[in-house]
Order: sequence, then structure tokens, then C-alpha cells
Amino acid sequence: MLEFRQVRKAYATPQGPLPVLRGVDMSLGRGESLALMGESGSGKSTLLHLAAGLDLPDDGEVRLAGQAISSLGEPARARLRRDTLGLVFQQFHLVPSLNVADNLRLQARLAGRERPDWSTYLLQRLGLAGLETRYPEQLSGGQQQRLAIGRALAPRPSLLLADEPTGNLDETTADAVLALLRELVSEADSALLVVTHSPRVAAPLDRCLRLTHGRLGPATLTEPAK
Ligand SMILES: Nc1ncnc2c1ncn2[C@@H]1O[C@H](COP(=O)(O)OP(=O)(O)OP(=O)(O)O)[C@@H](O)[C@H]1O
Repeated sequence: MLEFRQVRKAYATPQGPLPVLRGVDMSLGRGESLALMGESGSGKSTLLHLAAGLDLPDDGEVRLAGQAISSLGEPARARLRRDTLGLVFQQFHLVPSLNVADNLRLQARLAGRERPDWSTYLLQRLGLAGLETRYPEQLSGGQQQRLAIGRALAPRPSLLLADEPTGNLDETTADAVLALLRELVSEADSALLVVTHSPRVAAPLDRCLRLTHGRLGPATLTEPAK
């Protein structure tokens, strides 16, 4: 579903190139879940952007749904994103002028894959049933986060990329939302890649990897000392 082969990425800075990824290898198959951990600034968002084809590697190869993203132009990459991916970013990017029901259906409509029964099911499971005609500003932060998750899952993407998907929730709500997210992803037979700082979020996933000095290695899931 997603494959990185010896991926390198550096940013140009006034002090010269800043290498962030220095030969990253990984693969994620359909139905698998993976937590990506690492310190602030270690390159997790960079990796996520490359996985989504929002940026291109300097060297090496990123393959999404069997296609080498560097071989595609931006319109083809946008189509591949639309047809393959669900994205949940830290900012929810809900459309303020659309109500809950229309926000939830938006991605699925754009992808031409709207399934009303699945949308209704998602609204129920995410605790948003009854709120369909509200607008995002009339929702709590947790409800907005659940709506963003529902919108990403509505087209039944092959791969869901999530950046701290429960970052704004208290621990109990976060546990519940995460369990639900994993369940819904598995019902849609999607792959799941979650960027997180939290061992609590990472632990239930199939695999956990940590980015250190530009490379991926196994993550140890001990809670940081307080
Ligand atoms: N466009 C850019 N130009 C220059 N440097 C950048 C750019 N984007 C990111 N960086 C630098 O690259 C490194 C990796 O950034 P990235 O955002 O991928 O880290 P991260 O692991 O996601 O961090 P966080 O956990 O704080 O979100 C950081 O040192 C950052 O300052």
C-alpha cells in the first residue's frame, strides 16, 4: 500500500541543506496499522507529507498504491491522493459553511465514492448522529475531531494518514476515539499510519517505529519520566 525505499529529504536553509530523512525504508500493507514516533523536529511530518505525495523525496522512492509518486505530475498525484488516501491533520480543516452531514460526505463526494449507508453508520459510530444540521463552529473540539476522522473515512480510503488524531482530547476520550478509529479502519480494510508522541496511542497498533537521526528503527513504548 505504502512503501519507502532509501528515501532522503533535506530542506534548504540559509545555513545550507538540513538533512531530515537519511535513507528511510518502510512498508505498510492493507489492513496493517503503524505508529510513527520521534522527537519534535525528527521529521515525522516530513515523512507524512512524502507519504501523501504532498512533497517529493530528493532521492529514493515512495510508492503509494503501487505507483512511484516521483514519476507522476501534480495533477496525477492529486488524483492518487483523492482515490487512495484519507488525511487527518492536527488542524481539522472542516469547511465552516457546510453542516456536519455535508462535511462528512465532502471527500467521498469529491472522490465519486459516496455511500450513504456508510456515512450514516459513521455519524452514528462517531457520536455525531442528531448533529447533522449543525455547523463546525457549533461543535466542541472533540466533536470536530471526530467529524474530521469521519470525513477522512467516508470514501473508505485504502490508507489513512493521521497526525496526532487525538491530540486535542483528554486521555479517556482519546482512548475511545482511537479504539473506534482502529475499528472503523479495519472495517474498511484500510491501512493506518498514525504520527504520535503518545506511547498510549502507539501501543495498540500493529507496529511502532521511531524516527531518530533521519532513520527509522524500533520504538520502545515506555512512558517518558514525568
Ligand atoms: N520547509 C522547511 N524548510 C526548512 N526546514 C524545515 C521545513 N520544514 C521542516 N523543516 C525542519 O525539518 C525538521 C523536521 O521537521 P518536521 O516538521 O518533519 O518534524 P516533526 O518530527 O514532524 O516535528 P513535530 O513533532 O514538532 O511536529 C525540523 O528541524 C524542521 O525545523
